[in-house]
Amino acid sequence: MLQVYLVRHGETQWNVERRIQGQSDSGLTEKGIQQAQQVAQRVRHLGITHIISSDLGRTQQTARIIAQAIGCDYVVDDRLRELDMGVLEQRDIDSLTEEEESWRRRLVDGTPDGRIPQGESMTELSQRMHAALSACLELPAQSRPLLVSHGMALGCLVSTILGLPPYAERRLRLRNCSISRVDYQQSAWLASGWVVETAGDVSHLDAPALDELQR
Ligand SMILES: O=C(O)[C@@H](CO)OP(=O)(O)O
Repeated sequence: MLQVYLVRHGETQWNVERRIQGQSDSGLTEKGIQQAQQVAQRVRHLGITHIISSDLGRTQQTARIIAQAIGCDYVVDDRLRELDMGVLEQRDIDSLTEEEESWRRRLVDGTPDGRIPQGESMTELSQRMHAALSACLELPAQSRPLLVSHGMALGCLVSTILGLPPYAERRLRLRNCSISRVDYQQSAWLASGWVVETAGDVSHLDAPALDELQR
């Protein structure tokens, strides 16, 4: 049975400052670097064979720390990027005008094709995240991949595997450097396809990030 580990990147400067990143970027904080090292400690005996990271800087920084610690290369896949949040990227969450807040709400309340101007819809996010996950099925037998991605992107993936809409990601707390796991099983009796084994585990972290608690 293919087991795929899903890791959100470590805490970033903008996570702390409550600025919207999307496909814009900011670097890991000291705490974010430490979180990535703790993920590496946690997964070092799990037999990870491939690390596949979103191409954004914060995920690659996290992937590099894990890869170096467990002695495995990493590759990038731009389908694992965070949702494109269009014109609101780089903005302070608390500074949005009423109109801007209404764009954000349309994105997360299930409005069909809701998106921030110049941004991406949750359906589009879901489709590319599932395509990236499905690519793991093409890896050699006995592979055990670890994907490094983002809060909304991974939340959307896990939610839709559970049969929930993509915007149900808001009901999942996937903190920085949390580990989730999804397995691909074929069973006549149990569910066939992807199943969620764990979501948002932070038991390996000394200091879980506060950002999701503030959202
Ligand atoms: O883009 C962002 O600001 C957040 C949203 O959840 O995503 P992440 O920090 O996981 O990249």
